[in-house]
Amino acid sequence: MSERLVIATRASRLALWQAEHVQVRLQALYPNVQVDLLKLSTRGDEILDRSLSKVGGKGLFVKELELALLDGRADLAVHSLKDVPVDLQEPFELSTILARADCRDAFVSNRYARIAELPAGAIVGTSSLRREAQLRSRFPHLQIEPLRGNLDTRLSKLDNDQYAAIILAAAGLDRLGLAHRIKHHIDVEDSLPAAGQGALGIEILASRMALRSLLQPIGCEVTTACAIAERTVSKMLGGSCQVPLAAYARVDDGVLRLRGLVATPTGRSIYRAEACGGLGIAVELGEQVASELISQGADKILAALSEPQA
Ligand SMILES: NCc1[nH]cc(CCC(=O)O)c1CC(=O)O
Repeated sequence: MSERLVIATRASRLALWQAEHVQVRLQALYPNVQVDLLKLSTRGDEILDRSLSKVGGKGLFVKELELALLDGRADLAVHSLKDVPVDLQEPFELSTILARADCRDAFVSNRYARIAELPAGAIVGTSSLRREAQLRSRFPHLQIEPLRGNLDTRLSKLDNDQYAAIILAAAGLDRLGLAHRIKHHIDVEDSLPAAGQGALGIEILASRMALRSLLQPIGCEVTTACAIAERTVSKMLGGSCQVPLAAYARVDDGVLRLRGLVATPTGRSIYRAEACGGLGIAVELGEQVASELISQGADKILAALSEPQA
């Protein structure tokens, strides 16, 4: 076994928390291995002020870390699973998925206790088309405005009174000790989460078989099955953060229940599908949900969104 493992991570507060979490887990499991962090700044972090969907999407957060894996500066990269592209491929591999934390979206406001209390015209900040479409559909009287930046930046924009409320992933707030900012957790019926939301994923070079086995004990079988089902939906629908697409699975009494959703950004059309089955058929359940969404017309929504914009 190697004496030292290096974890590549983005330098944001959330990314560091996540990398340190994996560091602690590995250190506890392998006290004789030295586990270090390599902090990198990614293109995604440098251009947070512009709309990410216009500059190249989620891959931006991952690429810089992959370079470190390729040239041997790092052994593993820790990501928020939801930021890991579904088309990840050789020489890279998503080797390990850790147990999921809270997967819901959170309602954050200084003035309102519930999303249902917001008055007509209230400005709600989110840059996720998935959240925007679902909010517009459920609460058509609200005004949805873009909100970018890391978690601290987004909260300070709320505190500056630029928004009546903002919507963020609960897991990120929990990890940064900001759970007290959450006024309530939005029910998954009102805002179906993004594929992988709330889970951490570890990326390695696919050739590192010994490393994969070393990481295996910190993975979670149930979350892995859910994530595979969710990511299959995104993959089949060509998902990225440019499309209003949600996929959420949970396991109860050994049965995996997967729900998927595709919407127009206005929220006027929303297609939903779901499927249930054993953990061993996660891919098939994902394919089933994606096919059902396509047969309802989801592919037309997605094709219209991917046309070049003037
Ligand atoms: N989109 C960026 C991002 N990637 C992961 C999280 C939070 C943690 C998670 O969902 O695992 C966030 C913040 C957010 O969406 O509010």
